[in-house]
Amino acid sequence: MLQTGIFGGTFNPVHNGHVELARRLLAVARLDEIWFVVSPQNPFKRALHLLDDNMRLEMVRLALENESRMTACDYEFGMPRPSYMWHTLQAMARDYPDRRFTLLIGADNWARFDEWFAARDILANYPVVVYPREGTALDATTLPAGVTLADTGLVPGSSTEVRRLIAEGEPFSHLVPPRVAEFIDAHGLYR
Ligand SMILES: Nc1ncnc2c1ncn2[C@@H]1O[C@H](COP(=O)(O)OP(=O)(O)OP(=O)(O)O)[C@@H](O)[C@H]1O
Ligand SMILES: O=C(O)c1ccc[n+]([C@@H]2O[C@H](COP(=O)([O-])O)[C@@H](O)[C@H]2O)c1
Repeated sequence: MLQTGIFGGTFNPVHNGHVELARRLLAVARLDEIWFVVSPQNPFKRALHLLDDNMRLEMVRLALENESRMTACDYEFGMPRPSYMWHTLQAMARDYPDRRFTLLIGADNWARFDEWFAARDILANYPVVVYPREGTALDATTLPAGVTLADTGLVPGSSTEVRRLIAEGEPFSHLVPPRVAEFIDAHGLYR
């Protein structure tokens, strides 16, 4: 069985922090691969200001070009919206019986996990790995059974910061992979 980590995100846009985290998670969570599942719409976020799905996916593809164990995944593009992770995991488990899926969640998302659709079913059926994020406190002693804390350390970066710098005309290319910076410039995104 291949151990596959599901790294779901809006990726608007993908940044260096995402890739660095995935590198560390591959090592500490003992995964064979990580799929970056681009979410057409996070149930908690408003669709407003959200860049086109295919452009966000393309940037993830570009960001992962040299990462042999990471894949850009458009699985949720063909599913009803908003994208509920429970439905995604169940459908993937059916479609890929040779893989065992582990859900990877940042501390900021974990803080509201009890509001996720079918949160208890997710916990009962899939291993969950939570990783720390700057600005969100995480108490490892309160994690339920089946949920582990990955010791990735804190990794800087946020898509909000990337979008803000671009909108203000400030340099941003140090925060994203080079091919992603080229794509953003070529298409005039986030200005
Ligand atoms: N620097 C980081 N450290 C830890 N986790 C991160 C970091 N950046 C993103 N994540 C996590 O990656 C997942 C996908 O991230 P997402 O695409 O929402 O990026 P983001 O930087 O949080 O975006 P935004 O600033 O637009 O909210 C989320 O679970 C988020 O917690
Ligand atoms: O399934 C849910 O109810 C649910 C609620 C909030 C967030 N999510 C997922 O969490 C992942 C992280 O989202 P984001 O926007 O913080 O990158 C992404 O895959 C979302 O679809 C899922």
